[in-house]
Amino acid sequence: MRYLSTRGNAPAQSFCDILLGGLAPDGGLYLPESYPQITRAELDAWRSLSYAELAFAILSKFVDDIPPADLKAICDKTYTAAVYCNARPGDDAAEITPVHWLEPGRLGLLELSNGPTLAFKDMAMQLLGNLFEYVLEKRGEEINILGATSGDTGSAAEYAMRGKHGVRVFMLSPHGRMSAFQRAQMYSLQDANIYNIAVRGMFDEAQDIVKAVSNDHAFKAQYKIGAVNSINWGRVAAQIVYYFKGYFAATKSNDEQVAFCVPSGNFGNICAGHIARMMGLPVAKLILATNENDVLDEFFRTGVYRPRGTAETHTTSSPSMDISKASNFERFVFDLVGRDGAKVRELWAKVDAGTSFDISATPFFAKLSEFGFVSGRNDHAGRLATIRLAWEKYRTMIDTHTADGLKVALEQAPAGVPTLVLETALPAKFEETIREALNRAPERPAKLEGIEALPQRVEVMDPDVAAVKAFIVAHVGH
Ligand SMILES: Cc1ncc(COP(=O)(O)O)c(C=O)c1O
Ligand SMILES: N[C@@H](CCOP(=O)(O)O)C(=O)O
Repeated sequence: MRYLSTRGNAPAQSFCDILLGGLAPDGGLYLPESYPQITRAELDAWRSLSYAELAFAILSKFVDDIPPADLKAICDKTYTAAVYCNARPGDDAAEITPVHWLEPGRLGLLELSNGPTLAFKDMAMQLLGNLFEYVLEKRGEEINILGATSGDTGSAAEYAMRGKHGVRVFMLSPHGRMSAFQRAQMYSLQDANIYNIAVRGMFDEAQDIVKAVSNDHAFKAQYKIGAVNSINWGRVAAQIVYYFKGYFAATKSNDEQVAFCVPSGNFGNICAGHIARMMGLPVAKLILATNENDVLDEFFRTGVYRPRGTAETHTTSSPSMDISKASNFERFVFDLVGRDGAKVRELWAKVDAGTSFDISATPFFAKLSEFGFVSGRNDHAGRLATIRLAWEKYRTMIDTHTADGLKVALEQAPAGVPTLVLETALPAKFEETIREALNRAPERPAKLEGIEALPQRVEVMDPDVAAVKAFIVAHVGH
């Protein structure tokens, strides 16, 4: 399997090369040259697989430069009930991503947040940590990961990479904008290979710095800069697996359809759902939910993509979705425009110049419906109301991001089709808002009790590419 850049101006590469490289050299994102098509016989055979077996079956379609026995060993080591151990009482932890039904057979939560950092990022990041370790050891190389987080990617990456040989993590986070728990999860890590940098700005500025550093090809090569954000194809590939697993859990036969509702910000999670659907998974609808930062909802309603600057980006109670420029959206648009790299370059010249594009008067807008997306948004009042509804009606405590998903799912779920809301974090990460909604604290795993009181280690700086490069140089040496 070879991988192409969405901007059409980079050489095709193999899986392991793009795993270490992240962003394509022309500034685009990598995608497989075509999506593998799943036969009905494969779908039937996959229904009874464990999570690790299913991950191996699906990833084998995308990875042909790791020997199958090694890839299988990596999947088996990653997807264990010991690692994903935070399922709700009564839900089957052995399933890794069990479905928690709110209305049996009709509306459920796909539990993706039972890993070590209590967010869906652990599903892919634990695999990435093991893949990095494997590939770096084979090649005798090292990697310096530069990432950006709005709250969850950072801790998931740091937990997955801490102590790993040949790996350093430099993680940029928006200063003062994450929950106290999220800050503590990252900044309390004292491992020598983990560096936290809080930038005075929003996630989008941190993400722009990651891209700017990656686009400095000489610096990237000299300092072996890699990516763990969902700009890295490995993240998206690993996220495809749980759409299949959720589908099998919600249906009895492969003649049925399922709708997925995905709380969205950087478009990485729902991009994996889009690819699962392109591979042939019977997906009735992909329901995209945003918070007050509703750039993506606006696009799916109007055809206008208008990324917003810091002044227009709200700090909300679903802070991990405080994103106004969605990296992975470029992957979807590449498919929407018929995989035409020149067209993507034309559209992203506008995005990169800080303006917008409008496809409403083009044939692409009509084509949008072929991809099965619908969308909606939520705000703080709606979030509190939905957390209360889930608690009072279903006796289920949900986090603020999942609440955005549930609110939109209740509005948009297609009739007669089971709908799964992707549970992207656990309520323990957002205690302040849970208390506001329910006047009670969420439970948290015993080993995360009192985490906010631990000593913290973080460097605060302005969102400045040169300053971040200087920090990396100072800590890596030559
Ligand atoms: C808890 C949570 N929900 C939803 C999202 C949005 O996911 P994506 O950025 O893949 O759209 C994020 C961050 O990415 C998150 O951390
Ligand atoms: N919501 C994320 C930010 C987006 O990160 P990505 O790695 O999924 O692109 C976060 O919580 O950090």
